[in-house]
Amino acid sequence: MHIDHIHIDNVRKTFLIKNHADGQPSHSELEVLAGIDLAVREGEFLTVVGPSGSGKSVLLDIISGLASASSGSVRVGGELIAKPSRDVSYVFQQYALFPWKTALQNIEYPLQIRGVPGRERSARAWELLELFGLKDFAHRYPSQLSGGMQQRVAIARALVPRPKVLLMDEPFAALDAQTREALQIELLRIWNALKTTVIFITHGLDEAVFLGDRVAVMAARPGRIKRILDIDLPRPRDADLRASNTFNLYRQRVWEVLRDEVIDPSPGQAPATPVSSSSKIAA
Ligand SMILES: Nc1ncnc2c1ncn2[C@@H]1O[C@H](COP(=O)(O)OP(=O)(O)OP(=O)(O)O)[C@@H](O)[C@H]1O
Repeated sequence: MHIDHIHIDNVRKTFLIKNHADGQPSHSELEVLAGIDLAVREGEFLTVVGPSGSGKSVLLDIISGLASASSGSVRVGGELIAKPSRDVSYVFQQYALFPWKTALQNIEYPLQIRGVPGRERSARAWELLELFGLKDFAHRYPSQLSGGMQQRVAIARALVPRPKVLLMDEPFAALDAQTREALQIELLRIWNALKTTVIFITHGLDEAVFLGDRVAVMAARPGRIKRILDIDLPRPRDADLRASNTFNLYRQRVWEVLRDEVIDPSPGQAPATPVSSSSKIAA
């Protein structure tokens, strides 16, 4: 039996926007999320795709507790999320490593601020360096590491506090295609070892299908979940899978749900961003 680990109940988000037209300050409301209901199972890998501006990052910010919902609730393991939680880690597109700290020191940092004693800190950081194949790079600074290695360090740093949930916002978008594919396989291996619940935002349909147990497709702004597709592909998944007919069929299905949101928003609904932004979707 599956247990719901993350429970998102009717989450709405509206931003108040300050305008200064004709020198007259005024306010308008921007509805970004129009009622998100979503349940993520314990240990599940959920990927999220959606047009630019559909509120994917805002949703992740709310799940992490970094931002608050205008209404609705998020629960992780039954606990209401109202502020950043130790159980939830976040990885961004930009690696956001401390440039003055080595890989090892960067990974140790979340444990340091939690007051974990030095020896345990170091042992846990080395465990992750090993898991990510980074042992030989432990004493390098971020500027001495490739983009792929920096992102491995950033993921290791997010995992070192042993979070129950890992949120990832386009973490591989800045990497070249080969590095991205290698990191996808590595991430699956590590996820399988750690059994963390993952929500992973991406613009890549290949990436969404390759990684996910399910793919959630968001509708254009105001964002809502348009459809959730089960990806019933065997695990462990390897590079050969991408060439299979079943893989391409799933990818096509996701694209069919997403296509209308990216190319032809429903009447009366302005495109979330100029049409050129649809090029961000790697169909
Ligand atoms: N702090 C804020 N104040 C006002 N508007 C905001 C704020 N944060 C986000 N927005 C708006 O909310 C909308 C959704 O933004 P968000 O970054 O979540 O989209 P996204 O789906 O992640 O887009 P992309 O795929 O391009 O990263 C955008 O129109 C954005 O301008």
